[in-house]
Amino acid sequence: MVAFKSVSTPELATLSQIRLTALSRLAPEVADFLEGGAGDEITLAANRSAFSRWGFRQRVMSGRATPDISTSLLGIDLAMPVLTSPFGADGLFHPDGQKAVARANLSAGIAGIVPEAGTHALEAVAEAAPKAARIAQLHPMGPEANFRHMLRRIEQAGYEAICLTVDCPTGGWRERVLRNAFDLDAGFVNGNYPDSGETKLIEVFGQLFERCATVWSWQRLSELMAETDLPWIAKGIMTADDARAAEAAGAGAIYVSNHGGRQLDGVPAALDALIEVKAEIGQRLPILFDSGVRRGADVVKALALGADVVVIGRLAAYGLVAGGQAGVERVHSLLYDEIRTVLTLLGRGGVDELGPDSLLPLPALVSVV
Ligand SMILES: Cc1cc2nc3c(=O)[nH]c(=O)nc-3n(C[C@H](O)[C@H](O)[C@H](O)COP(=O)(O)O)c2cc1C
Ligand SMILES: O=C(O)C(=O)c1ccccc1
Repeated sequence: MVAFKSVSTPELATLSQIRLTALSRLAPEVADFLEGGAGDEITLAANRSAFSRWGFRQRVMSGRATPDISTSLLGIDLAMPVLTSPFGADGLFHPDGQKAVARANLSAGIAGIVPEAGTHALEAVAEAAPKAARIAQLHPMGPEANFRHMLRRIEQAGYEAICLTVDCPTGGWRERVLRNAFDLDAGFVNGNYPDSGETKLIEVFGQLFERCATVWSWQRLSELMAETDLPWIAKGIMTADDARAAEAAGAGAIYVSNHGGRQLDGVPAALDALIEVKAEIGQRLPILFDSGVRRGADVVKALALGADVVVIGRLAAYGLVAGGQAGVERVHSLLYDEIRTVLTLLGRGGVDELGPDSLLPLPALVSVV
């Protein structure tokens, strides 16, 4: 079996150790920016506790020793049903940021979503690993001309799909950031806007970093996206109604996410929203999922509840801090091995055998002395 094969230093031994290693190496205010959520962090906590409310409905004497976990999304082949999320300000975590993530994705046979608010230009990330940097993310906000221009750049750089983050009409109410008076240097987020500097950045991200004016509509988005042949993914969907609206606007995939609890505090766990969205969308469109995924068993639970692909945000960032490209590769390798171990123990031969009958609700946790 592949499990337990890969060697590593103690700092990178397990996914939870990689997190601790990463947090111990970051300046406290940067660790808070990475770890924190919005408001009272109720949603941040709910994302994690939702996974512990589901247990496995184990079958024995079935399944396979080497379960098949390869899949594809929008024509992109994946060695496992995992993508890296578009986390911006990536240079805070490692100088190579998303370039290192793309290289790690390439060696793991998966792909990543490259952020608009990244430290490196989307062209530079594509160049670092063209076969892995295949989805580019944009914020549907700011001047329309800029959005159009970004669409052209994404097409020209060879990206195959676009991820539109629809849950950021403004930035979340991040109290750890306020408490630390953490001032994110524009240099970490303007990789795509190097010449225009801060002025242009504020114009585009004004609503993220300050607050402003127009919130785009599905109608407007749908018209703009009709100008490209690339399929697009609606990221940040938490209800059946919005899944339907995104589908009607032309989305080629639905991405269930509450932004890792960083936007609207008080929304339910993304895993709970996944159930509602899956019931609405069925097999019509592929479903991506993120928020709170910290280990392979979490990936398996999200797949069983209807996700086609599971996306890792902070988990990838922890790997990046703890070991750059090699750290992210270690995250991928641990996820790969754990997903296969869980499937074998669960008695399922591959990810295509996962469904609601793979899970059972667990009673509330009781601590025993
Ligand atoms: C430091 C950081 C920066 C992020 N930047 C972006 C971004 O620029 N665009 C975006 O769509 N999501 C962004 N996100 C959200 C992630 O893409 C993802 O939805 C979230 O991290 C998932 O939750 P998880 O971290 O619990 O896995 C960011 C998240 C973090 C932690
Ligand atoms: O912090 C975030 O969650 C986020 O979405 C973001 C957006 C732009 C730049 C940096 C982070």
